[in-house]
Amino acid sequence: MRRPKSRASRKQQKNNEVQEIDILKEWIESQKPESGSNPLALDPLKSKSPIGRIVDPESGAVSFSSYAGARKFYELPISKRTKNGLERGGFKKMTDIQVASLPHALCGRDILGAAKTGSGKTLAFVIPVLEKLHRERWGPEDGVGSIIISPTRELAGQIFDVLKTVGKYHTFSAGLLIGGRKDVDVEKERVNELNILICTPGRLLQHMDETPNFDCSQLQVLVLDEADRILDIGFKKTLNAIVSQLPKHRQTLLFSATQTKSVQDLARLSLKDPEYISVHEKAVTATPNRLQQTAMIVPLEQKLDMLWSFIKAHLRSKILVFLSSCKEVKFVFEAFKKLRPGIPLKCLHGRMKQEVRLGIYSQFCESRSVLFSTDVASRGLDFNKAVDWVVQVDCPEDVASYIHRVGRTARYLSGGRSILFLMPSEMKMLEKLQAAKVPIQFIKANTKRLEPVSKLLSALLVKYPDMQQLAQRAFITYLRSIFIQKDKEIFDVTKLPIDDYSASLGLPMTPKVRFLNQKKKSKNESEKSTLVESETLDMENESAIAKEELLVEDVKEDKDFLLKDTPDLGEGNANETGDIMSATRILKKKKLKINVHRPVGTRVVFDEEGNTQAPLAMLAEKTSGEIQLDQDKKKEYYKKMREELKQVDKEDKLLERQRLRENRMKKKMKLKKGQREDDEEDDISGSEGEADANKKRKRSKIYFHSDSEEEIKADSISLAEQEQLALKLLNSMHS
Ligand SMILES: Nc1ncnc2c1ncn2[C@@H]1O[C@H](COP(=O)(O)OP(=O)(O)OP(=O)(O)O)[C@@H](O)[C@H]1O
Repeated sequence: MRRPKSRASRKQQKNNEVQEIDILKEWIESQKPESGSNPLALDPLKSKSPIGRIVDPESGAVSFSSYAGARKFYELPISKRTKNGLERGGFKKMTDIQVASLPHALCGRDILGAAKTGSGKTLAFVIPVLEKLHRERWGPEDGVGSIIISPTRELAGQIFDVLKTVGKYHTFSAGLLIGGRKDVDVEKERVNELNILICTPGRLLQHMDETPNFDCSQLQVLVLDEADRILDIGFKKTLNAIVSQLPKHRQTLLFSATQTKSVQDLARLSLKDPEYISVHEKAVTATPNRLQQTAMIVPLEQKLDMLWSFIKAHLRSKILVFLSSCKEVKFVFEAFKKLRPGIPLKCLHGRMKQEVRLGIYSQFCESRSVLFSTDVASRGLDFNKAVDWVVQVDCPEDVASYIHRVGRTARYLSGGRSILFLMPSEMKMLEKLQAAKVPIQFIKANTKRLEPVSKLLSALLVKYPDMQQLAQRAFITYLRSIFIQKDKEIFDVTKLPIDDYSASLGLPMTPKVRFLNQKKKSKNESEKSTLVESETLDMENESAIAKEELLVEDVKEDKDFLLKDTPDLGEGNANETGDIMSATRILKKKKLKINVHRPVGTRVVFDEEGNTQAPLAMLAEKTSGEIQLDQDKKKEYYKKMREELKQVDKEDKLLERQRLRENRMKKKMKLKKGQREDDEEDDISGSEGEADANKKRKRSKIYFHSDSEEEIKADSISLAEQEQLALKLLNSMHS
């Protein structure tokens, strides 16, 4: 058992620490690397040269060792606590990105760091975070000192683990704030006591919005891991809202394997003269050297056969398989599981519960198995024991996405292999990869060793009716994922052999897909007319909406795309119900789309060519490529709009009043005419008493509506009064 430290020894420790911090500050300041320099290009320190504070024994002069050329962690101006943590994690020598970025980051500069996957970027930001707070002597009462944002929960969890290892001997409190966990209320109670937050963007914003007294005003360091992903359109609004609540005076560190240099993005984050550190910019390849990459042509209808054969041929490997949608992952996982390939199977996608996701992730880290996944596992994840194979069954959306997917293997010093299935229509992707310095070898598939699974799948679908639905959904969502891709050079849904594809999933009939039919229809029409351009615009619009939906809902309502005659393979008269249901879904979808396009109260402005524009776009001025909006012009525009609206409102009200008056007059005239006839009738037939009763009955049905919508019963006023009222109304109409 460790003996509790005495007060004196605690005091001594504190003094030592204060002394250490003073030395570190002096060291950092005196040996700052030149801004814009690349420490990787400097010669390493000589092996026996003194490190840190050096006192000349003769003159007593004090100097410090240069840390810009450091190759080992102990040569850096970092605290003993961090050094101990690094040692505990087994980290001694720095990787290239660490050598290049740590000297700049330690002296407080903003960093824009790019390095290949698996090259150690996590430590490149975790160390500066710990050191900054240590030097500032950050304590529990100081609140949030650093925020590290990651695009996925699993990655956030992984960063948290690294922080726990390296920061083990520090006293900071750190918290993992990720969505999907139920304990948000517990988090709310504790979040204000945390010094380092590791979070996903959504959960951070939730705390900013909902947690009382949540305070980031003292923030020292902001980190964006997988920065290009966090800065892209999917997180744009969330990130902007987060950044607007952070102090501008802070250090910002951005890291990714595929980095952004977009000035607009950097402006959003208010980076101050960032250091651009791209250690592998001049490298011959964009991917790790130990990664062997291959691609081969696999027609859509053979993809599952090929995947099945591949798995059967690699039963002793750890394989990560990428598919494009949750529903595909679900179907392939469930179907292959039932077919028992002889290796454990797992699946991971964004629609799984958080606890399950984390469980699967750690199981896959530990054991030999096949993990079917969407792109949720494509970035940043460092599976403990090396992944042997990354198989991309569905083509990635772009080169960056490819690089991140294959980056799950061949990490740090280990090797790895990857294979990409490309359909004949996707061959352009190969060119793009080669142009982006991805050394990918094209191989021919050995079809002799292909083990077809389609027949097995058909039998499976008959045996398990639930699987039919899964297969249909997988079918629809795959087509939809192709449909919404931006790069139409590679992804062309019309070129897909959809009947063969449907059969390859074991489906007895091809489900009809609304968006495909629409596209065909509009194509035919466009052939007749020359309105090709407007059709393309429509398609882009559709695809943008579909993508938005896919991002938000993760293909939640694929059923909406099933047409009325979707084959229903269930029992009994389910077909009939299915028909009705899908019809209502189509209607619902149409309605929803109106809302998706145009939230209530938005105004659509068209330019001279009839294209829609943002309402203020016409006011903007374009100077040297940047769009600028004059604030005065904007105010004036809004004022004018308000006045216009008021005027239109007035006119509308006037018109409505007139319409009501006219209606009333018509009714009155009718009434008058009716009464005259009544009187005549009365004169001709019946007794006096009967005539009176009749009059009363008829009159009691009549209601007048005043402008103020009050109701006046007709039989409460006399005929003479009614006539007088009618006259008055007539006069007022003409006046
Ligand atoms: N200096 C080091 N010495 C030894 N191992 C290291 C060092 N730095 C990082 N590693 C190990 O290398 C692996 C990859 O590191 P990390 O996850 O930080 O890579 P990354 O560059 O962030 O990858 P990605 O781009 O995929 O997110 C991890 O297992 C990590 O523990």
